Amino acid sequence: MVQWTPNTDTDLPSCPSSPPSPDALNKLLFPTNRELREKLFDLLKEPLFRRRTDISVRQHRELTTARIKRLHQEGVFRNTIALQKPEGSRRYDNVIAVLTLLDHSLEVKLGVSFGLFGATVHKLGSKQQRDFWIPRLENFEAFGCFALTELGHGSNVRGIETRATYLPETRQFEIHTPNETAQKYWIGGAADSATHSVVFAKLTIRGIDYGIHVFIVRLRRPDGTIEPGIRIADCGEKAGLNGVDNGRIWFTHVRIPREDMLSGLSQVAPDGTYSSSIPSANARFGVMLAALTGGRVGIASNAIGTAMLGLTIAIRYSFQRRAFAPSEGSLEVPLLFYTSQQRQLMIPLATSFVYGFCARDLSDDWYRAIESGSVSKRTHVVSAGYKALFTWFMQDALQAAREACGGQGYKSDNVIAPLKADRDVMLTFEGANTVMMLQVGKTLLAEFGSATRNSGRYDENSILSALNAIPRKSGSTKQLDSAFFRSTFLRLEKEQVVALGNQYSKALKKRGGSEFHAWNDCLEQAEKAARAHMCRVIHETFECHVKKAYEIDEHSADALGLCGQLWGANSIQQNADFLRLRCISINDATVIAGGVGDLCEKMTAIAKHLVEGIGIPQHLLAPIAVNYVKHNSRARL
Ligand SMILES: Cc1cc2nc3c(=O)[nH]c(=O)nc-3n(C[C@H](O)[C@H](O)[C@H](O)COP(=O)(O)OP(=O)(O)OC[C@H]3O[C@@H](n4cnc5c(N)ncnc54)[C@H](O)[C@@H]3O)c2cc1C
Repeated sequence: MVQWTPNTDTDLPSCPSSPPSPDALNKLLFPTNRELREKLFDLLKEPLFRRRTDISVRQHRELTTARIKRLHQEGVFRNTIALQKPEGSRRYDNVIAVLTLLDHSLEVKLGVSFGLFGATVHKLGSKQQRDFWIPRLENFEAFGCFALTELGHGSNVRGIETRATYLPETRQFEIHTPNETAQKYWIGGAADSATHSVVFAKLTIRGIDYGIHVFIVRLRRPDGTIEPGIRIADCGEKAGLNGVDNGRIWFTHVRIPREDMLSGLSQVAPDGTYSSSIPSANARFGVMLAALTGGRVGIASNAIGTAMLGLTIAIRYSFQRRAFAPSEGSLEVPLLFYTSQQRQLMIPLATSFVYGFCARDLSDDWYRAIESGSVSKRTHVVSAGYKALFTWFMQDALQAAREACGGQGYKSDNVIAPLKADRDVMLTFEGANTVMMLQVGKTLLAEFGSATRNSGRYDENSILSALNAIPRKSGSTKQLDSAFFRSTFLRLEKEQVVALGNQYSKALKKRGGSEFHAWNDCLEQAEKAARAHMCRVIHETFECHVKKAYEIDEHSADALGLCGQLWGANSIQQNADFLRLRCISINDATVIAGGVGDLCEKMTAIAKHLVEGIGIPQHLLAPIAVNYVKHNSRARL
């Protein structure tokens, strides 16, 4: 466990007599693969893994490749994806959760090959294809990329134009880029390194369009030369993530064998006869994109790890750094003395704990989905919602952490500022955040429609079934207890979903029955409904974790309870709709406003234990998190 003693100060809120145990908190946060995590943390002490912000794009790419080789040499990836079982995925996710603390490029480059290429083959490939490809990825005999996005179509995946035409006479598919907007764009690993790609293309057989299917295409030969008919260009320097070689790909009548269409669900017989175990083209389309759900689960989780890293640095600095004294000649006070600094850092710290447990819960759901082979509506909705909310939160938390460190926060070697630039893309790739929230909103609208046709009652299996029995205002605002939050969040969710349903019906009439235009009139309300739904889901999920924590360590559970209260109170305070839609009274609002400050003070009193519980070792932090004066001493200039 990482031991850390901040400069204790009588000016700071005093620590309770029974603070949470960092060790217990760490075990609650990271219950599995603990030995592997420790081994990796040790490995990352090697000079090869020293943080670098002073290198060119080319050097960053080479460094990323060298680091992957070193990790592979140490057997870090053994028994991860090749197991094709939940324990392998869990192991892999633990590896990534550690690597993400060092370098986003390292995590993404691996994620594209293992998580996107690998997961697509796992989900859509036949047994033979899975058994051939997945061990080869784990052993780095092949390095995969994921070619879905095109210049003309990103969020609108259905619009992609790349063609895969079956040629019965040669028993081959011909992959072709028909125009400039169909060039594959942003493809991670394509510019320099990937040997193969899963390519998403519209399948045509004898002039009939069967919709999007996935094909394995070799991009490079073992000597690195690009296959004939394939043209690749580099996407060039980006705002961050420069260790990943994103590329653009054009295919000119590239022939591949019939066997290289992923054929677990749909097949093309040698004579060109098409068959699929999923007859509906719509349902097939959803399944084709299954790997993206797994990607979103990982992004949600890693966003919280990143936020925790930035907050750990800022909080440790805020304990050491002093500014202003209460009287002339007396000692200046540490930054965390200031209630504004407490608010700026304690609200995101509490939120990161709440979201961290929720992200883990989602990963567990995802492992179950992998095993059962089917992804539930709940998992789909929650992964989209968490991906958006947690990455938005991550950027806000990093900004708060950056500002909390003043000028030092702006220095690259203090980690937070480059972290922010590097991770920004997480708000866009694998589904732009707004589009993700609208997907949640659209599902809520559909559930509302079904309930309306069923005398207003939601089906037992509906993700909105909790709205069937909303408790009257319960619990105590003063105590900010769980019952109060539950009833308040449920009431807002109900109001926002009903408002969405009503607004949509009116818009439909106004727009002469055009669903497309009516939906566009409701986007703001759809996002509000999605946020309200996710807020209730997060509260419900986190409460279960707090209850379980009481069986393990009472003081840690108390600390988690405090995090939940601060997150909940702040969520209400930040959203005027709670008051506007009468989910709380003016009196409640006043109590909550005062409560947030008190909770921030209580959090500050145990902040050291919480940060220690996150457990990021010193060599992965920033100099200002350790001793900013020593780091800047003359000898080091
Ligand atoms: C660094 C990087 C790496 C990437 N790696 C890969 C990769 O390896 N493989 C791959 O296939 N792709 C990759 N992508 C592509 C990425 O997934 C897309 O950029 C993303 O899906 C968004 O698509 P777009 O860029 O075309 O944006 P657009 O779809 O043009 O969206 C732009 C804006 O319009 C809004 N918008 C779009 N549609 C709607 C709508 N219906 N309703 C409301 N608002 C809407 C969005 O919210 C967004 O704010 C990568 C992207 C980047 C930047």
